[in-house]
Amino acid sequence: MKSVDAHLAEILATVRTLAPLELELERSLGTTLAEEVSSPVPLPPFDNSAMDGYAVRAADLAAVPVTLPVIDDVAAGSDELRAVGPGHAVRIMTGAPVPAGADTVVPVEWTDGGTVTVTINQAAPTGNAIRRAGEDVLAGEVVLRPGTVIGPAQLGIVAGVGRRRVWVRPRPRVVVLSTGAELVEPGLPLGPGQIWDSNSFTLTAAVRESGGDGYRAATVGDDPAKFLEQLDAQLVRADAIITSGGVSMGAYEPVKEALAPLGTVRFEKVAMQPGMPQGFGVVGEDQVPIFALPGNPVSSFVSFMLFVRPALRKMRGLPAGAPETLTAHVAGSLRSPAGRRSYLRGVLSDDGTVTPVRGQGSHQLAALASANALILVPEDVTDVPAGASVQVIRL
Ligand SMILES: Nc1nc2c(c(=O)[nH]1)N[C@H]1C(S)=C(S)[C@@H](COP(=O)(O)OP(=O)(O)OC[C@H]3O[C@@H](n4cnc5c(N)ncnc54)[C@H](O)[C@@H]3O)O[C@H]1N2
Ligand code: MOO
Repeated sequence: MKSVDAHLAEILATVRTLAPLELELERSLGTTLAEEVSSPVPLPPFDNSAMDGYAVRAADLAAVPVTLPVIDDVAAGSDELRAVGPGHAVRIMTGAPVPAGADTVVPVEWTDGGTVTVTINQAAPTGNAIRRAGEDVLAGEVVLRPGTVIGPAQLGIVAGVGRRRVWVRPRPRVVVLSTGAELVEPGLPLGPGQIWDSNSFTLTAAVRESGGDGYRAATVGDDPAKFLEQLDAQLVRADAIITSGGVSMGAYEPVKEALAPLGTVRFEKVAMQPGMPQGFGVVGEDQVPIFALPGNPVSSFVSFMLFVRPALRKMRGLPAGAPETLTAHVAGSLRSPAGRRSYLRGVLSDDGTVTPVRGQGSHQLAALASANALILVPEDVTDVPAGASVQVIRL
């Protein structure tokens, strides 16, 4: 059987990093920066007040209280400024430019708040409450480097340096396609032998959480021709495709039956539990990667975490590899099939213990939903005693 590591290595060698494109700022959240962003001007662009108060000369505050005439009023955005001469005060608001001549700002709380004259009760040292030009960013300084993921604050600084559009690697568009004649759309009544489709919801959400844009395509039954039709229709808008179901050894395996003859998608057994049957390859003119995941709900989710998530990172232009693990102590004993790496579901506590959840079957989605970690049991280990040290992946 193929090892988990070999399967991931093949996937990462096949998927390509998406080409950069220029996007409106509003559409750039969650994308990866593909250029160096620098500021054309210093930030702040001019010396300005950090507080509401009075701009004065510090030398005039040698003996307080002192009363000074208020010769002007400047708000943020003011552009016609009167210089502050000796013995003068200008009422100033937060963010307003500091007028020439003034070298300190006295907060309004230290004064009587006058508008014709002001009595200042407490002296402020030179430079008090003044934010200097370039204190945040110098003119020409790089504020973001390529490879940075654009979150709210990063989007903010791009706007803050005056940019409206930005070169980024986009969020991968991933179409999720469930197969199975037994599947019914949640919200509709179940007939005999039917179950509600959960995988397409889990996988679409997992794509979003992994920095992609997930699209749920309509479920297809067990007909390989219908599956190919649906796949064809979806390919135009996809950077990657995920399917669930139809990859094992049964009589009706539409994904395997449709894709195996193409010769570009391989169906194999990977030495893991859950998630043993896996399909991966490329389809269509553009060689779009396709992940044919097993239908069991826990199997498809675990497969996503181990194989699709790292692939999405590579597509986004981020460092990609096996999920990070941390060491924990297992609260109960565990069993694992020989020759397969197990990913058992557990609850990881703050004290570093991980408790296996009840219900470790590949179909037990409720048990998965109660877990926050996967517990790894290596291929050559079949029994793990309670208290043993294990590697876990946070979910
Ligand atoms: N003779 C063998 N049988 C099976 C093998 C094997 O090696 N030999 N492997 C088993 C393993 S392991 C897995 S995993 C599954 C994989 O099966 P498929 O990928 O072909 O998936 P299906 O048969 O379509 O479904 C399996 C299971 O999952 C349920 N399912 C499917 N899609 C959804 C969905 N969208 N939402 C919720 N549940 C779904 C489906 O009803 C089945 O119960 O094969 C084993 N068999
Ligand atoms: O490998 Mo299957 O994924 O056990 O249910």
